[in-house]
Amino acid sequence: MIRLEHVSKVYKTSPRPALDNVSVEMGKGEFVFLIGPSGSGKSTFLRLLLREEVPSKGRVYVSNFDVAKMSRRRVPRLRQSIGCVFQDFRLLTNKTVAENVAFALEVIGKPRNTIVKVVPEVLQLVGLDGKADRMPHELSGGEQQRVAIARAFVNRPLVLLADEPTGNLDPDTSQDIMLLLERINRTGTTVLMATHDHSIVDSMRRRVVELDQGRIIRDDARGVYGVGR
Ligand SMILES: Nc1ncnc2c1ncn2[C@@H]1O[C@H](COP(=O)(O)OP(=O)(O)OP(=O)(O)O)[C@@H](O)[C@H]1O
Repeated sequence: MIRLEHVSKVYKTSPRPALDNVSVEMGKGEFVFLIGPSGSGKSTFLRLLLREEVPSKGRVYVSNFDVAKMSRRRVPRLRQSIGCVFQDFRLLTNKTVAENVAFALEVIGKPRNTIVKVVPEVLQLVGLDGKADRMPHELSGGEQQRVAIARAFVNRPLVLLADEPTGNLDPDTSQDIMLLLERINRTGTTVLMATHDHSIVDSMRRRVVELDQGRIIRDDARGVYGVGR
């Protein structure tokens, strides 16, 4: 589902490569934690998958997209097959919960009758039925992240990328969000989550890919965050 072959990324303004000859493969339906210290290349890895950056060397594949080589015209299609969740939720503050989720479908031209059917379904899936008409500022952080996950998932993406999704949440709320990401993963969606959250990585015992200075230094099938990190 995700494959990097000998990928290096050198930013113009930075002498050291952000990614240095990275090769890795993540299969359909896998749940993978991407860990590593600040500056190790996690965000660069995610940005390459979305074609927000192109590699300096190597190839990037997501599903059947040859991401680095594809024409600009096809990039929206790639991005439609990838859901994204961020630390800071990134909701539209002037839209209700339901409107935030619906908007993700409107921009890709889904018909109204589909939207009115699937938005309540996905809000129920994330445990927000009854809150459809709330504004984001009327929700807790955990609830706002649920809206963001609903929005990322409503189009049933093949891949869900989560960049530090529990970074602004307390431990109990973080656990709830992880249960939700697990549930989404069980539908067959590949989940790739960049995180610094030791306790979550240690409690989930999923695949752990660790970056350090742009290189993969560990890839464990049922890993932990690691001693002393
Ligand atoms: N747009 C950019 N221009 C120049 N250098 C960049 C750019 N983005 C990242 N870098 C550099 O590339 C390296 C990897 O950064 P990246 O953001 O991928 O790390 P990260 O692991 O996501 O860090 P964090 O955990 O702090 O988010 C760092 O040395 C960083 O300074």
